[in-house]
Amino acid sequence: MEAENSEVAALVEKITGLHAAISKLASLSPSPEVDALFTELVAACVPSSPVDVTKLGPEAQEMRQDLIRLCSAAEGLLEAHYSNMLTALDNPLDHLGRFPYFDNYINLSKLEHDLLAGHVAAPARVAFIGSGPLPFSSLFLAMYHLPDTRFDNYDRCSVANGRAMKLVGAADEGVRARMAFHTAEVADLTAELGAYDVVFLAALVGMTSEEKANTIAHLGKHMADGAVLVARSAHGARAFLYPVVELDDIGRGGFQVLAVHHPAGDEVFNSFIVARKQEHISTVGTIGCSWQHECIWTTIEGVADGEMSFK
Ligand SMILES: C[S@@+](CC[C@H](N)C(=O)[O-])C[C@H]1O[C@@H](n2cnc3c(N)ncnc32)[C@H](O)[C@@H]1O
Repeated sequence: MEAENSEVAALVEKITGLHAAISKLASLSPSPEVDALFTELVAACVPSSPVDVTKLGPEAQEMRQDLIRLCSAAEGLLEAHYSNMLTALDNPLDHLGRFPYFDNYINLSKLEHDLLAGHVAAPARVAFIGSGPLPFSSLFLAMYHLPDTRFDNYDRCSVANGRAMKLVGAADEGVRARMAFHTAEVADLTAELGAYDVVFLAALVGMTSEEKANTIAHLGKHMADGAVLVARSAHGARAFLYPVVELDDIGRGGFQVLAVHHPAGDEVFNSFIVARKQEHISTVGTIGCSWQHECIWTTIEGVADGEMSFK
């Protein structure tokens, strides 16, 4: 226990130092200095770690919240920079690998699809909320995993949507025709949410657990019964980079948790939760799973569909 505490203390000290350096940057736009600091931050947060951010002191909590805000702004600028760079090339889709976190999105969209496939065979309509200027998540699902699905991408930033449409405009007709973009704040979406078989909630929509909870409650109010939510979250030290979605908030939002995936290794940064909209709010609890594995949750009244699967 002693060793674990000192490991956590050393990690928090390192991240605090990186937060201080990032906070001093004149701009968060990509540059050798910005790239170096964020590469060091990701390298510090990705390895598995015993850190539990809910147990941080108030000062470290405040630092973490500000760091998530800085990471969100930097990610938006990084995606805009690469979206501009890629769409200036001939055949942009042949060069997507130039984006530094390309592999993360290739692996993440495959993981999300494979876990989703066990609960939604062939979704006709999918919404991706928080698609950004580089909509890799929905683009890779459309290109590689869901050839007949229509995707509605929502982002509150019209400039991000403009960039995204330009990039997707370079895709082949079969993909282009199935990808639509809408400028909207998630809180303003209501009846339209009832049309989707699956709704993805991007990691950076909602900066705090409270904002995430409110957004999930809003989605629960308007999504169709039986529809599936895929909410991106964070675990361990990665919770210094992204907000955490609390499983209780998924349940309170009217969803039953079907699976939780915390990626081990460094092939994917984001955790994600797959949950089904219930006609009534059921109380859910775990039948036990270790953090490296996906696990199937059960309602207290009975066993949820599907087996406990540990890889
Ligand atoms: C930078 S992108 C990152 C998405 C990432 N590429 C992915 O696939 O998860 C996050 C986007 O979420 C959008 N966003 C943040 N909060 C939002 C909200 N409340 N409603 C709609 N869009 C939002 C931002 O405008 C931003 O473009």
